This record gives sequence, structure tokens and C-alpha cells, in this order.
Amino acid sequence: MKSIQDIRIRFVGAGNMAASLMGGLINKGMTASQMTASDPGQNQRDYIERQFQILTFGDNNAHFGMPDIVIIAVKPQIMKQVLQDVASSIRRTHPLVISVAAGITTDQMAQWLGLDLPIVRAMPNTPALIGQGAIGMFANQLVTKEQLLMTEQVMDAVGTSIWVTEEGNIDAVTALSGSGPAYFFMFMQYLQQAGQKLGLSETNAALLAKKTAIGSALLAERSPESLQQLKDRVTSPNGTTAAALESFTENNIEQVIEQALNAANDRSIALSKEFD
Ligand SMILES: NC(=O)C1=CN([C@@H]2O[C@H](COP(=O)(O)OP(=O)(O)OC[C@H]3O[C@@H](n4cnc5c(N)ncnc54)[C@H](O)[C@@H]3O)[C@@H](O)[C@H]2O)C=CC1
Ligand SMILES: O=C(O)[C@@H]1CCC=N1
Repeated sequence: MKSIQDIRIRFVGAGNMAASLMGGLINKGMTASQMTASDPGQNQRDYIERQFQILTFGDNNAHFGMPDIVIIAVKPQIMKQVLQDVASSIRRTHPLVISVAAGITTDQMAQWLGLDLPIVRAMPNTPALIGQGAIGMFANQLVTKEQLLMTEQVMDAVGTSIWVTEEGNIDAVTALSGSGPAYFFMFMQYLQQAGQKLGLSETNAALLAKKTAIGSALLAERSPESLQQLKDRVTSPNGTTAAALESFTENNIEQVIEQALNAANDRSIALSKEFD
């Protein structure tokens, strides 16, 4: 199997997600010379060259080389156009293609590339920017064992990854962890606002909201206890937490969250149809 020092990667699209992967891979011991990237945005290319010393090109086919992996990190709206643009380079070099785009299926990608080839759909999230991503991955039938391991090495550079065996599950991953950071940011934002309304300063309310989220997440990760048990530990009989949790329950928080995840899941499914 190729070690991380031997893998060659081409990024197509060098925005936020690509940059977080580049940073994570360099932290894991890859060198800039193992990677190249293409992106039409001059500012973005300048940033990538300055930050990581990775060679970048405005043309998706320029200096394509013989990459082991091509990571497609563009918006779903332009996937078809971008894959058709790089199809000739990919058909010539036959790499593993990894897409991080929401919604777009492996069959669609193969069709737009005009070739059945190994494709992985990976769904990261923005905490990948600080090496704390949660990533779900699906591989089509043509991905070899070695390519599965290479994919894990790449994704584990920016967080914790899991495989799903049904492609449809990637829509659920997108709804839970792909979009998930936004839910937690929103929750923290509302905690802060409510704390301010109760008289705390903006600075104090923001600090307490963020630190409570971080502390709870770390405790949930490190404790052997279940989420239910951890919740029960906070909740004194007839105390303050019980009062708040009863209010959440009366307002159907469980259904509110379920409906939100269903909406994201449905949108992920709809995206593939929209851009077919
Ligand atoms: N932002 C998020 O939280 C997550 C995003 N994703 C997926 O990652 C993908 C990329 O998202 P971001 O990095 O956040 O977006 P971004 O906007 O930061 O990056 C996209 C990059 O694609 C470049 N681009 C535009 N046209 C191009 C072309 N013809 N050829 C090559 N590059 C081109 C843009 O200049 C930009 O730098 C999307 O498909 C999104 O669904 C997946 C998980 C989470
Ligand atoms: O909102 C979106 O469509 C993308 C995919 C997951 C997170 N951001």
C-alpha cells in the first residue's frame, strides 16, 4: 500500500474544503510537491500558494501529471461542467476520484466523466478546517482495497471518518454532520442571545455559550456514559435544568430536529436531480 509520503493528489477546486484537506495532509507529513490544484480564482490560487506552497493552475487540465487521487471540491451547481472539463485528463490517467460535493451521485459523476472508474463520495464538515471534521464516505464497486485505505489516510488527516455501504446514506450524513456545524452554531447563538436578555453582557454570554458547547462535546466524547446518562447528571429533580428541558419538550424539540434533518436529507436528494 502507498504511504502518505507517496500519494500524489490533484485538487480540482481549491476553496475552503480543499484548503482544509491540504492543511491537514501537510500536518500529517505530506509535502507540497505531492499536490497540485486548479481553481479559476486568482485570489484563491495566491492564497493556496502562499499558505501551502502548492502549485496551482487556472486551467483544470494544466500540469495534471499522474495523480493517484483527484479530489473534486467545487459546488454541486458546477460539478457537471467541471467534470466534463477534466474528463480527458481523468480518462487518460485513471486515478481514484473523490468528490466532496453534496448531492451529486457516483453514477452521475461516472456519466459526466464518460467512464466507469473508482469514485468515492466523501462528506466532510467545516471543523475539518481545524482537523476536527466528521466525515462520511461511500465507495463505488470499482474502488480497490488499496484505494479505500488511501481515502481513509486522506480524510483522517482532517478528522474522523466512517464508511457507509449504501450511497443513499450519504444524504443522511450530509443532513447530520455535513450541515450539522450550522445547527450547533445556531444553538450557541440563541443561547448567547437568551443569556443577554437575562442580563449578561454580550462578551460573557458568548464566552459561556461557546465554552459550554465545547465542554459538553468533550465530555460526551471522553465519558463512557451515554448521552442520556450525561444529561441526567445535569438534571436535579425539580431543579433548573428540569425546568428548561420541560420547556424544550413542550415545544416539541425532538420533532423540530427530526424535521430539520429530513429537510436537509430531502434537499441533498433533490440536488442530484436538479443538476442532472
Ligand atoms: N462548506 C461546507 O460546510 C461543506 C461543503 N461541502 C462541499 O464542498 C464543496 C466545496 O465547498 P466549499 O469548499 O465550501 O466551497 P468554496 O466556494 O470555498 O470552494 C469552491 C471552489 O471552487 C472553485 N471553482 C469555481 N469554478 C471552478 C471550476 N470551473 N473549476 C475548478 N474550480 C472552480 C471556486 O473558485 C472556489 O475556490 C461543495 O460541493 C460543498 O457541497 C461538503 C461538506 C461541507
Ligand atoms: O449546505 C450545503 O449544501 C453544504 C453541504 C453540507 C454543508 N454545506
